[in-house]
Amino acid sequence: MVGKLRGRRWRPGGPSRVAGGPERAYAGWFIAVEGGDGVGKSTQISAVAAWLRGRGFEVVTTREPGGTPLGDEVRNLVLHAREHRLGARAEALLFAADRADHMETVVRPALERGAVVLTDRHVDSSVAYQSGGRGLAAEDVVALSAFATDGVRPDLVVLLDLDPAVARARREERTGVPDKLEAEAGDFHERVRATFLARSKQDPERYLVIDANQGPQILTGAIQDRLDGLLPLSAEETEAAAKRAAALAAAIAREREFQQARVAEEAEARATAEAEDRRAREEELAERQAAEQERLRAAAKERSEREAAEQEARSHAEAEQSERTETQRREADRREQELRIQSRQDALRRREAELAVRQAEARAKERARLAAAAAKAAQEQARQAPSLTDDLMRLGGLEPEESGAVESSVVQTEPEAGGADASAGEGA
Ligand SMILES: Nc1ncnc2c1ncn2[C@@H]1O[C@H](COP(=O)(O)OP(=O)(O)O)[C@@H](O)[C@H]1O
Ligand SMILES: Cc1cn([C@H]2C[C@H](O)[C@@H](COP(=O)(O)OP(=O)(O)O)O2)c(=O)[nH]c1=O
Repeated sequence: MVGKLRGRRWRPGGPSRVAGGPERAYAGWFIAVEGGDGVGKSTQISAVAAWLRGRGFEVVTTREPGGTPLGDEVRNLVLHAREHRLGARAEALLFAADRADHMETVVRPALERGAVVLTDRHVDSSVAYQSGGRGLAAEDVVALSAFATDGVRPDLVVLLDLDPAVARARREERTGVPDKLEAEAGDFHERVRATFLARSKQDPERYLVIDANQGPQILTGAIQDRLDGLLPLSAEETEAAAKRAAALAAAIAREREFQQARVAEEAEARATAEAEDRRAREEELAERQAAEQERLRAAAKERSEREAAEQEARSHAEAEQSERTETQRREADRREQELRIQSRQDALRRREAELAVRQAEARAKERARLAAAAAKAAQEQARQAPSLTDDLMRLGGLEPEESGAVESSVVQTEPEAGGADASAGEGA
């Protein structure tokens, strides 16, 4: 009934965060939240919309049916008009009519503006309810929806999957009268759920299927994670990121300047310290050299003094030695002189002794001569007269009575000469 729909490519959209992904047909992002009645779709839409707005995105939240005045009419007709029972096809057409009007007047303009459109239900609901629930051919429902959307498809379908019984319990807590579809029997909703899941498996890249039997914040977190990977930065985020990048670059530049200044300061401090160290070392070296020179000077002085003292001591010793030698020489001279004197005295004594001997010998000879002369005279006298003899004896110094003694003394001159020799020998 509906011919092959012409896919129309819109002008290229904004930046895509999917590297190498397909060219985008519009600037905005189209997110459909799907699932059975009461699974928590509107709760998540409002949480995610608040989060996206907080990030600076323009967010349009809408729903099918009912996002437009026509949608409200359709909604009323389809869900609440009890006076006329719609057939499945009419119901499908009405939902498609609502969708076409919704896309035309709300979704596409918003996508062209670059907004993020969050819609509560879209094509998958038609397939799940009109095909899965009512039994229409899925391809017919899909083709009808494609005609209504003019080829625009959600960038992401978030399917909140929940046991219909649990969803019904949640619904019953809500105020309001159940609509005609909510009022359908349990197996109807089981088929709807199964059809949703089957659809998600046909194109898993475009679906985020979440077990909706978890707390709302957990579900929101899961959706945020997926959108974080799908959506680019908002203009506000880009600007903030640019500001942060600029601030970071400025901080890096400041840090670099600071580091360069620090490096320069450190280099200067190092150079100063090195110069100081070098100067200290040079001073220490100079001090050591001065001390060494002083030590050498003191040592030289000490050596010189020691050598002078030694020289003096040597000179003194030499002088003493010389004095001793002189003394010894003088002593030797003195002894020699004494010896010479002694020798001369000895010689003198010997000469005296010899002289004495010779005098004694001379006297003895004289006495002997005199004695001999006396004897001769005596003999003469005797021959002439005794008186003459006595006179001769008196001439010889002898008393006449000693005539015998004269003879004896002449005889004893020899021993006297020997005694003189003996005393001369002792004097030598
Ligand atoms: N994750 C959740 N767990 C429990 N209750 C929830 C959860 N999300 C929503 N609800 C409640 O369930 C009911 C249906 O939620 P709603 O968001 O209106 O569902 P839907 O839009 O799918 O019909 C509301 O009373 C809501 O407070
Ligand atoms: C959009 C759409 C909705 N429906 C049904 C599903 C819902 O029961 C009803 C919309 O009711 P609604 O109150 O908006 O949904 P919910 O109960 O999840 O808050 O319309 C279809 O059958 N086909 C469609 O194409």
